Amino acid sequence: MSDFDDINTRGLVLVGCGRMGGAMLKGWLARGLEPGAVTVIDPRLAPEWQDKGLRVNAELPENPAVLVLAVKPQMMAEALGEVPVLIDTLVVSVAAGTTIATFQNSFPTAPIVRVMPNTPAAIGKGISAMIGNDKTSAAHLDLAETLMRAVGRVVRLDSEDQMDAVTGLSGSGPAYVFHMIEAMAKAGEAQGLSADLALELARMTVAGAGALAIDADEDPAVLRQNVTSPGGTTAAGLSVLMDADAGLPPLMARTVAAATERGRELGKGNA
Ligand SMILES: NC(=O)C1=CN([C@@H]2O[C@H](COP(=O)(O)OP(=O)(O)OC[C@H]3O[C@@H](n4cnc5c(N)ncnc54)[C@H](OP(=O)(O)O)[C@@H]3O)[C@@H](O)[C@H]2O)C=CC1
Ligand SMILES: O=C(O)[C@@H]1CCC=N1
Repeated sequence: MSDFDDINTRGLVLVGCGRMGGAMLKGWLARGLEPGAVTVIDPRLAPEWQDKGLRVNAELPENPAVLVLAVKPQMMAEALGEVPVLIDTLVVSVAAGTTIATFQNSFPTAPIVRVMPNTPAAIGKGISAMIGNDKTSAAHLDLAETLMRAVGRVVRLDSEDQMDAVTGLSGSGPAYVFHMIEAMAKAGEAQGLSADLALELARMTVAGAGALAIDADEDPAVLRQNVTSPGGTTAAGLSVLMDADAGLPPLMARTVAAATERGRELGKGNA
């Protein structure tokens, strides 16, 4: 008995199997989704997916349990045009910006869950936020949560209005952290370390700090203080990083605001 029993019987359709769709599919297959139950619709599917026993660009099952939409928001209208009428299928979208109302135009009677995952889902360490429309029952939300829990943690939102900010924080957030690794490595090089050594130190520092932030009982602020000896090296570094005008807080605020605003624009159909 697996969490995926109903899906394995009725099928799951994944429209768009790129970076995010592929990351989720990897996690689902690792946790009991049967390849033969998955119909992948993607005109230019990456070669790594060709010999996995998936139904690739095949006719859709008549009444799949779930339809997952993972194409770019700009391609969504075209992708929706290719999906036939659904009978009793849960529609799950992971697209940034695209609102539930947009999907309701295509599927007026369907339960629809809008989800914002992130790419650490590929290794089961994603975080997804989700919210359903008024056609979603508790069972539909549980099904969507089961899918997303297979690739990481899940939070449920109170309002769809929160989704663009979620996208600007955790949907896009892995990119900010990867850039921080790049920036830390470059900064280490500037202090005389070799490129390889600096990258290894930066990568493991971010990975270790992230793991500690999850495992420890203390807040990140306390963990930060634990590193910071009075008059020591960290205090010297943080005096630059935590500067109220030119440090990370105002920069991160602008970063997340820009990403959030872009989500809102995508929701209005601005390419
Ligand atoms: N990447 C991320 O970190 C995250 C992405 N998302 C959301 O996930 C969605 C997908 O993003 P991402 O995976 O990065 O994008 P990708 O471009 O990597 O993947 C989208 C895939 O869909 C394919 N495609 C395009 N048109 C169609 C169509 N009509 N029918 C079926 N497949 C189609 C694309 O093919 P081709 O390349 O040939 O166009 C591509 O393989 C977006 O809506 C994004 O907002 C959400 C959270 C995080
Ligand atoms: O950049 C994007 O638009 C997508 C949504 C969140 C992460 N990637």
